[in-house]
Amino acid sequence: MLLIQNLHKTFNRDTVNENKLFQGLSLEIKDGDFITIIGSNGAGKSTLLNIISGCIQSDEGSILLNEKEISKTPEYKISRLIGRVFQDPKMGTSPSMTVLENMSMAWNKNNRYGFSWGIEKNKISDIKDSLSKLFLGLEDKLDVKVGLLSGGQRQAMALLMAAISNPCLLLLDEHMAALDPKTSEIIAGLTDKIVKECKITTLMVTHNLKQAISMGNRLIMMHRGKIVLDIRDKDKESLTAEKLLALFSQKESSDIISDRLMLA
Ligand SMILES: Nc1ncnc2c1ncn2[C@@H]1O[C@H](COP(=O)(O)OP(=O)(O)OP(=O)(O)O)[C@@H](O)[C@H]1O
Repeated sequence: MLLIQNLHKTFNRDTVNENKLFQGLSLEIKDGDFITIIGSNGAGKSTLLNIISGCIQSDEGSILLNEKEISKTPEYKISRLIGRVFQDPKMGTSPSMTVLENMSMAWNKNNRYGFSWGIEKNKISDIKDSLSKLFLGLEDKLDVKVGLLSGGQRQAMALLMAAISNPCLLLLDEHMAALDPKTSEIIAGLTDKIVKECKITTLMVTHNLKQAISMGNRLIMMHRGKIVLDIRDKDKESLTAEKLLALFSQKESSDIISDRLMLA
């Protein structure tokens, strides 16, 4: 379970650019929750993921991951517990390494390195098996350098690599935004499949209203550092774009819906 309590974050404190983004944000996430996060530009969606993953430190507040306080834990240690996929397909994989080398690296993520081979022969068939479930033919491209793959293939690999070490939490930060609509749909399907099969608690930031509604069991809307809507389970199942837009329009601010969200 992830428990965020009383989170505070101010950027550029005591300057003309001071931005009091989070002023007491709290959020409780149950094991197995798959939460889609939407919101206005600058609402704090990426910053929230950056704080959870230890990439940015909060000023105040606590973050408990499986009852362990992680708000002051360095990013490299948190990365053992958390998988993350970014918008840019180039960020989750190493271009100069082959498909097999990338997968082996992800597989060995939390293992200690000794003098044994980085790629264990008996792991190759497991790696082929997991790649074949992507239905992108990557299991036949084990020796191809990842830099030669398409953006969609790289993002599918990044997703699989983030999930393969069995993390407590998966953070997806607009991981389909840089893909064309057809590839985005393929990656959305793979995301659903991987999250369900591996039963990973997941937070997914998106500007795509349709995907935010159709994916996951809970939808959160953020605006100016606050959670302004939190729709879950049965209510989420019966949610439609029209209902969501009607809920938005009841909120006080017209800039709550970003153009990207409307257009997606
Ligand atoms: N490292 C930083 N230094 C200063 N300001 C920052 C930093 N990171 C984020 N911000 C500011 O915090 C606010 C929230 O940014 P964030 O990227 O979290 O928003 P977002 O909801 O992900 O927006 P978008 O949907 O537009 O990507 C913005 O005003 C941004 O400029």
